[in-house]
Amino acid sequence: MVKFLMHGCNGKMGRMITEIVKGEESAAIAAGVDAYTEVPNEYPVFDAIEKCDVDVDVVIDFSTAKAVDGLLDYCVAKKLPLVLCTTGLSEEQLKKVEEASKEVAILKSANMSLGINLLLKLLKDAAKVLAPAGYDIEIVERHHNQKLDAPSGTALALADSINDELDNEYHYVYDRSQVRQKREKKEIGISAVRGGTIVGNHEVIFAGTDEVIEFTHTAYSRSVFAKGAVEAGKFLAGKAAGMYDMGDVVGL
Ligand SMILES: NC(=O)C1=CN([C@@H]2O[C@H](COP(=O)(O)OP(=O)(O)OC[C@H]3O[C@@H](n4cnc5c(N)ncnc54)[C@H](O)[C@@H]3O)[C@@H](O)[C@H]2O)C=CC1
Ligand SMILES: O=C(O)C1=N[C@H](C(=O)O)C[C@H](O)C1
Repeated sequence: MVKFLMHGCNGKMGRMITEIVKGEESAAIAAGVDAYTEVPNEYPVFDAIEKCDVDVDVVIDFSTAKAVDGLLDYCVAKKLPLVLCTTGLSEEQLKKVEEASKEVAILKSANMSLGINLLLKLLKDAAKVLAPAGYDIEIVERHHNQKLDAPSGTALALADSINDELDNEYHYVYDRSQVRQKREKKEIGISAVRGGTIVGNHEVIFAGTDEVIEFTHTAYSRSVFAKGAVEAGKFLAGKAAGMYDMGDVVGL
């Protein structure tokens, strides 16, 4: 039985994971951490990670970027593997994640769904053919009106996957309103839409002359992320220090 610490347990994702783990025979949530503790929980919940003294095997995190520094310190101190799903981390925090991965196993993924992780691979083939043929690349993401970060971590991961394939020669453009000039060839435009309860929608557009190819992924429920996170948690238990991704879990 793999014992999880659910960091951000009372948020939208934390609550979804709590439900999904109830149907698991090989995993359980042994404790939670959340800044908001005014709701009943079926496991002990602490309002700060430093206060958690429950013995666990893996930490699953869906919280907020502000909480990630303390989380990394805790995982390193306790030698705990970490499934890091919070998005919107600063450059400094991303460096801290790399440093921490020298001490403990860290699986960092902006999107735990199978579909997006497959798309990260498919886009490399598309980019290899379409970018040299002059196709412009644009990404549009849509999320609910409670989301704090923009663009989404997934949009950035999709852009990075394409750019890696193109020798990192492309730069990202987030806002066209401040300059009056045509788009450059080697840019990836990234646009964010926020509204209602949209769970997550990502479109990658390759626009050529008289031809457009679009790849679209739509999450209709947070369960696709939650199921991926639980599988990732089971996978990471007992793993050696280092950086892992969802490709390692789903065999891509
Ligand atoms: N990698 C993936 O597949 C996905 C990643 N996310 C990311 O996960 C994060 C959380 O998403 P949601 O659950 O939708 O947000 P949410 O706002 O519903 O939940 C976040 C929870 O973290 C708690 N929190 C705040 N400060 C804390 C602290 N210092 N320590 C512990 N908990 C604290 C909040 O009280 C809240 O309950 C976001 O960054 C989001 O972008 C969301 C969905 C999928
Ligand atoms: O905040 C969300 O809701 C989501 N965040 C992730 C991101 O920023 O990419 C993943 C998913 O799209 C939902």
